[in-house]
Formats: sequence, C-alpha cells, structure tokens
Amino acid sequence: MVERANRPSALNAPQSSGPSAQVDIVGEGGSQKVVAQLPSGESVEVYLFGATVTSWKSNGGQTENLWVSEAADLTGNKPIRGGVPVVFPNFGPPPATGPCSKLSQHGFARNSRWEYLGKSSTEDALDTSSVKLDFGLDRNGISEEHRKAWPLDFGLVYSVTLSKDTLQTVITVRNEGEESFEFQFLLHTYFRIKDISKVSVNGLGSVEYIDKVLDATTHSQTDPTLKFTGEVDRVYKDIKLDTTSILEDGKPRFDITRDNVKDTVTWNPWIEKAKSMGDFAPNDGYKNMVCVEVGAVNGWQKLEKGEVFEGGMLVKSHL
Ligand SMILES: O=P(O)(O)OC[C@H]1O[C@@H](O)[C@H](O)[C@@H](O)[C@@H]1O
Repeated sequence: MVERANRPSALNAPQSSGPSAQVDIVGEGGSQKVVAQLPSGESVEVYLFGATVTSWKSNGGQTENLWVSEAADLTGNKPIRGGVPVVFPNFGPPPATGPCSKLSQHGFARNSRWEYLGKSSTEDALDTSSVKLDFGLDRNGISEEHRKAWPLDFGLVYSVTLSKDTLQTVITVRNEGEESFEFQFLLHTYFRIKDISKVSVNGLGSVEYIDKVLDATTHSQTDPTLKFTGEVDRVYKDIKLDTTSILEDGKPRFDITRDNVKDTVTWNPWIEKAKSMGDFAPNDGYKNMVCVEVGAVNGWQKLEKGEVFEGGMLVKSHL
C-alpha cells in the first residue's frame, strides 16, 4: 500500500442544522451528469461519462474555473475536451508492450461510463460546508473491447469534493484480482484563464521534465516561472514541492496541491495544434485555457492483489 503524504482532511465536522448542498442528476443517457450546489452558490458538475468534472464555480457561483471546448462531445461518444478528464491506466500513447499496449491514448477511464455512488456533506458552525460526490468504475463497467485489452480486475472510486473556494479530486485504485497490475494516473485539468500571455506557473523551478515538443528530450527548468509563448507539452517528474501555482498578471489564480502524486504535466496546444483538433473550439480557445495536470506518470504504479493506491489534488481558486 502506498503511504499518503498529504491525506486530505476528512469530512468529519460536527453536523449542524443549516442548509445543505443541493445535488441533482440531470440529463439522459451519455449526457447524464451530477450537479451539486452549496447553499452559498458554489457549484460543480460531473458527467458520468468519464466522471469528467466539466464545471466548477467558486465565488458564490460567479467564477467558472474550468475550460470546456465549445465543440466538446457531451453525448458519451468521445472523451470530453475540457474540464477534468481522468487518465487511467495509461498516460499518453499506449506503451509498446504490456497490457496497456492495446489501449488508446490516456486509457479507458475518460471514455467509460462511471456509476454515481452518492453524496456526503457536512456543514459546521463556521460555514465550511462541503459536498463530496463519489463515482465508481470497475471491470464490469468498461466495454468488452477494453476488458479484452486490459484483462485485469480493478476497482476505482473517484471522489469530487466541493468546498467554498476549493475543489478536491481523489482516486482510489484497488487491485481486485489475483495477479499484480501496473498503471498510470493523471487528472488532465483544463484551467480557465483570461489571457495565456499573462499566465505564469510557479513551483516547477529546478525540476526535471520531458519536453514532448522537443522529441521527448529531458531538461531541467532553470527559471522558477514557466510562461507560455508557444506550444507547451512537458512532463515534470518527481516534484519535491507539494504545490504548483497558476498566476495571472502576477497575481495568484489557482494553487494546485498534489496529494500522494509527484508528477505534473503542463500543456497548451497553441495555434496550430488547437486548429488541428476537431473538438477544440473556438480556434483561439488556447488563449483561455492552460492544462496543469497532476498525477503519477513517471514510470508505473504497481499494485499487488488486494492493494490500494490513493492520490489526487486539492485546488484552491483565488477568485
Ligand atoms: O488529445 P488528447 O488525447 O486529449 O491529449 C491532449 C494532450 O494531453 C496531454 O496530457 C499530453 O501531454 C499531450 O501530448 C496531449 O496532446
């Protein structure tokens, strides 16, 4: 079992009789989603397809924190372009060998229908109300084609917790089978920003990364701050600091704290790549998004029979 360095605080505050979060299941078939709203107006939306968070509003519901493409397929036929797709069991193109070799880019979790397992919520006297939504996926929930390609017995529980100015997303992966398996995991978050030319990312200085734009060569970031002036696609490995921050105009916008995972991918497709993606719209949408994706993608996580891995992120919005 992997040890938890930054275990999220449990929802164990004393119950009060104040108003609680409203949770509704809306839509049909592949478009079904769970929508939760706190009494103070903050909200989150999670499609069952991929357990993809597609909206997270803070600031009493006034500020949308996630970017979703105007051309995203929201019918359950294609991974959703935007929000927080869950990448599992492989990150990027499938490896040449092993059980993931027959899967597609970023694995099957983002294009499988998850089950909504229910909510839990707390409110305490200090108005720190939260709502936690749980989603599950196991071997029986994936397609026949994926089951054949990845013939391993697993159970995933993905918990999305909305609080006043934070969103926490944590996955547990359990090996339900007789033999060990290996996986990668990533939360491919598309953060909504006003202007990419004014965005900087802090907390990755001196960290080694693989630059996918430069033929997957390895580099070390000398500058404490990452800025975006062209396509960026980097896999930062084994990061010592817990938190990576996104700043706009030099002011903190998001703090992203890794929870028992050590890697982070930064991605912006920029002009040409954005145009080449059929589900990316508008064409200049790259100016309003930046992906800062936390996960475990440097090598593979191994689970023996019965073992559990738990990891994810806590994001604070400053707006
Ligand atoms: O188009 P997809 O499969 O959603 O992937 C988007 C991007 O996801 C990033 O995580 C990868 O590092 C990029 O290489 C990739 O282009």
